[in-house]
Amino acid sequence: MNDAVLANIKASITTIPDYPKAGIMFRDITSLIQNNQAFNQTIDCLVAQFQDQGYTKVLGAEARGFIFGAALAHRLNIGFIPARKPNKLPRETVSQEYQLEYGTDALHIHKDAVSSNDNVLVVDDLIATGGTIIAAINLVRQLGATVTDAAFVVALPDLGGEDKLTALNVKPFSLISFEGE
Ligand SMILES: O=P(O)(O)OC[C@H]1O[C@H](OP(=O)(O)OP(=O)(O)O)[C@H](O)[C@@H]1O
Ligand SMILES: Nc1ncnc2[nH]cnc12
Repeated sequence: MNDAVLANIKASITTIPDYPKAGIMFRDITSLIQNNQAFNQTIDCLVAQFQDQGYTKVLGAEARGFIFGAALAHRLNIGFIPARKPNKLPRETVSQEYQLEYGTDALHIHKDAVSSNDNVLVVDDLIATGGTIIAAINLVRQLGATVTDAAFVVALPDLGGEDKLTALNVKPFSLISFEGE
């Protein structure tokens, strides 16, 4: 992965201080995805990292994880599982509550979304406290499937999420990070 490409991806993300609450530095990926060069580079980097590794499905966390997860699943030629917020999925689900940097929420997946034969790559735009992606990992593991790796565009290491993943035997990978800034 080329440093100039990663710098371009990072520069395409906008930072909004004090959104949605005082004290949060919000890292906004909408400016990345509206920039076709930066979006293509992001997906190309994720494909280079995760192709030919034996994954059978990609899971993306609602909502921003859908954008990167679905594009990556398409390029890896495997299925995509949307992990959705409550009351969105029409069939029987498993669910998991979690805490966010700025509140609480829950994620659901359909019970037939994965099985014990699946090796699932979990994807989100960003890891902060890790609450969202840990909920997604727990959902996949509840259904007997394997999770060894989690992919993000952005990491916020100051919030400790990556260390929590390592403790769960999941290896975090992120393209860029915002640390102490
Ligand atoms: O590591 P964490 O502390 O869990 O934070 C990261 C999560 O927070 C954001 O989602 P948000 O819940 O704001 O929802 P959205 O994707 O619907 O905007 C982001 O897209 C990640 O999913
Ligand atoms: N600081 C942040 N910026 C963007 N999305 C987030 N999700 C959790 N924390 C966030």
